[in-house]
Amino acid sequence: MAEASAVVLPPPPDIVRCASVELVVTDLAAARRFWVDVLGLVVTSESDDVIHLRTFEEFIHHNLVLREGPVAAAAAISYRVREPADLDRAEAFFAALGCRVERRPDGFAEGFGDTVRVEDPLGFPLELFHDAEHVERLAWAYDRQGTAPLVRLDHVNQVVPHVPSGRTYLEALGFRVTEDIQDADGVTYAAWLRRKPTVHDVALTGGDGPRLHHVAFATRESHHVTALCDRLGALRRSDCIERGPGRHGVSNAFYLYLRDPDGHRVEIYTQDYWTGDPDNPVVTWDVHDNQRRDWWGNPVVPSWYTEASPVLDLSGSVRPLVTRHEAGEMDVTIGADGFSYTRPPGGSGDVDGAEGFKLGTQL
Ligand SMILES: O=S(=O)(O)c1ccc(O)c(O)c1
Ligand SMILES: [Fe+2]
Repeated sequence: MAEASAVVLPPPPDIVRCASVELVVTDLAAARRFWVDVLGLVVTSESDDVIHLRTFEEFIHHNLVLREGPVAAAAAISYRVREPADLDRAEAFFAALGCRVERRPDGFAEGFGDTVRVEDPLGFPLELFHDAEHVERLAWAYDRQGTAPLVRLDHVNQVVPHVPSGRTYLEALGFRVTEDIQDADGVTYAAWLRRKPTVHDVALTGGDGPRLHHVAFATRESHHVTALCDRLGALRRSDCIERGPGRHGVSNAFYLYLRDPDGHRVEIYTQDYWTGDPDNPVVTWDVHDNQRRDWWGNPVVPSWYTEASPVLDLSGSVRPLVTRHEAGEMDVTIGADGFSYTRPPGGSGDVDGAEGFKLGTQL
């Protein structure tokens, strides 16, 4: 497969937004209880082995496909393109990169039309579509919206061994970086890239990959996030909370991470910021900045760095992982990720007086 920076590429498809994710789950009924009964996603259609779900502001057929299968994995990460001709552009673009490409005029999933699926240069099952069945938009259906209405799919986060080459490929595909995490030696640990005018449609997290780290759904208000935590407690499901609630440094969003019955990670996310101006400044965080991933207080638990969902190739087989060779963030993070700076007893109390940092294993 060719490097995006090494070939003269035809024009990329015009990607509008990240629109849907297809997850394979090993117990569809258990998954339905989590994604529908607990999180409140709307069922557009369902059968014995597949459920198509959407968020409340969505008007196309689905934002999430749950398909029952033997191995929990991500089967497709779907982006909507601006016009049907963008599918031709997609075929040519990814063929020029030497990627495996398949096109189905009737779509791979119910409710979507002509669709291109690609094993992209990062090893992810990328889906591009334009035509989609319109369904009822429930943005005003406040009588149906529960504790924390999930109103749209916001982004996906992908684990990749080498973030800079992932960034190069995605920039060739028309994405733009909004934030990243680096160290003084120029190692990039993570990057956030957008098509829609918010912080990201896709993030790249350095690690063994390809793996899907999470899919994020937006709710309207930060109080919806804490109300969901209260609901999980009442349902005796608080054990599905992995990280948060808290305020991110990167993106400035309020967040909560949950794990579904198969371990697929979902982020509930709200209130990031506008990035649509052409001169939107990139925000770069130092990997040793304790407030980069949590602005005020929650540690990043080790599982958040180490665990993620495998992805499938276009034949439905699990992609083997490529090992990351650069430093891992959990290994180099001096501070305890969001804990306050350790200040000397009786010291002046300012950050400059801080003596060292708490290690991630210290409370
Ligand atoms: O943990 S980070 O603040 O880096 C972060 C920022 C935005 C996200 O969507 C995310 O998953 C994680
Ligand atoms: Fe996220």
